[in-house]
Amino acid sequence: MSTPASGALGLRARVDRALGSMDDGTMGPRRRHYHHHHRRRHRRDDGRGRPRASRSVTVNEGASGTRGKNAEVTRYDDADIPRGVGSATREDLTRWLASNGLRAQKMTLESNLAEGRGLVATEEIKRGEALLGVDASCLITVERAIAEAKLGPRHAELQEWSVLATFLAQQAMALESGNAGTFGEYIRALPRRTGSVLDWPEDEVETLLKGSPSRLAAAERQESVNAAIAEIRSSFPDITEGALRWAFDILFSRLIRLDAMGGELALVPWADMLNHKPGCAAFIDLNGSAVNLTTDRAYAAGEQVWASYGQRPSSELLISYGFAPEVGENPDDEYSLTLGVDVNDPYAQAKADVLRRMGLSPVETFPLRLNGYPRQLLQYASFILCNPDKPSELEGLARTAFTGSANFGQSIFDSVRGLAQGQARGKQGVILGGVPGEIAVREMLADMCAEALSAYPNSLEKDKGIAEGRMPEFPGADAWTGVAPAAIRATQRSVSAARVRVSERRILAKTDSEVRLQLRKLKQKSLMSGM
Ligand SMILES: C[S@@+](CC[C@H](N)C(=O)[O-])C[C@H]1O[C@@H](n2cnc3c(N)ncnc32)[C@H](O)[C@@H]1O
Repeated sequence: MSTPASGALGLRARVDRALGSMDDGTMGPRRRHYHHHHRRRHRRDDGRGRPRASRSVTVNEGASGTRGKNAEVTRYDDADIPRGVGSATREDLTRWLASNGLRAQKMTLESNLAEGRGLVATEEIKRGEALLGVDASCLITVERAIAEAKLGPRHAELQEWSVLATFLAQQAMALESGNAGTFGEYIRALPRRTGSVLDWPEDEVETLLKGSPSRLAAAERQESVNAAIAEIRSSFPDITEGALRWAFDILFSRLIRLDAMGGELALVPWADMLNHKPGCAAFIDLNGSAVNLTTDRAYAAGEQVWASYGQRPSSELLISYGFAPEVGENPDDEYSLTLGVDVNDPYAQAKADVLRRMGLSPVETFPLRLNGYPRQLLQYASFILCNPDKPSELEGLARTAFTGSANFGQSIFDSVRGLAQGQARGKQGVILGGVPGEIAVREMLADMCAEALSAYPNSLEKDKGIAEGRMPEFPGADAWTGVAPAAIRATQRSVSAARVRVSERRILAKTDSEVRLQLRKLKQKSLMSGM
């Protein structure tokens, strides 16, 4: 008989650094990737450019009290952003939208909101109403970008995101020479800055996100963008690094995944003025020949109309969009717990091979939420901890853990896919090793929660204090272009990051206490049955 090795001793969580997924940063419904990170290339799937060091800008103004005089305050300088960006007035944009067939709206664009610009109801709007009505001809899709930008055959080397970034950067640079192009007015109306992690000084990614799994996600995002920029510039050397960095920032904060178009990515003028509300269930999608938002609630005149950017935890909102909801406001908050086969396990290689054969990875990430965690996390943990007499038993054990049956006839794919997506409380899989196994995996989980909690440098009280701090709105800043004094941006980053840290720590503490309660019950049960 095989039982899991006791406790979590020696277990080391490792992280799959291979690929950060760009696909996570869109305004469409969230796509979850627990194991495979699929990167769609536009045409061919060949080698990628090497990451390149990003250019850091130093100015003589400390962005926060903790940093020195010459600290970086943003990742790139305003002079690096094409000059025409942000130069369109509200009237310019409105005129351009009308000339592109935007029908009369029940919403107006306002720019003095806490979220910057946003769409506000001008009359009563009912629940279930279809708003926006942006004609499909206004969408900037990959195909459209290729057609408009005349990128030539070299675009075939690029991934979809890079095609769009190249188009945006090229068009933004063309504004200066008066060659605006079809989307010139739209590009002139885009913000210069979004506050997303791509614009964060490197040291702040380290300090503000320390302890949080989002630190790695943020670093990966920056690295993947640096690599993409290097790759684009090897084909299009005239496009500046600053223009491309700005373009990626725009894509991460505004790109919409249109499910009705098979998940196609698009920039949708006007629709991209909607701000996100946690818990909102109104999505932007193509409906016939127009992009609509179907409201999930009624609005009175004067109220801001909200969309959902997908069910995203606050860490993801912070990384892609540069904001984090207040603690407790986001029902989709989660802590991404990463665990994997211990490299010191005598069967480490064999376990990794079995997992790979089943379509899983030797390192997996599972979501912990305030209301629980997937049972598949425990099933996976029981396999990585298992300690059979012979490695030949591992295959059967994995099948049992993930499908509930050691038989090869079992339909493995659905259950394994379910496991990797943290779905459906494991009807099929089992936790290996009976009650001792149930105890061992929970002990491991409790240890991991305690370890994760101790990784945050500040006391919880201190973090709560920062998270509850007043979020500076846009005093002295231009909400239209997103340009704010360095000190305001620094405070926004600091408060938002603290909100993420506190949200994650709440989830870890709740999981920890739940798991300890389960452990007490299980230990009692095993004591009773031993009597
Ligand atoms: C798709 S755009 C929405 C329009 C944007 N406010 C503008 O001025 O252009 C996404 C950006 O809006 C802001 N935003 C959206 N929802 C927000 C929220 N709930 N709180 C704060 N900022 C938000 C963030 O700056 C984000 O990067």
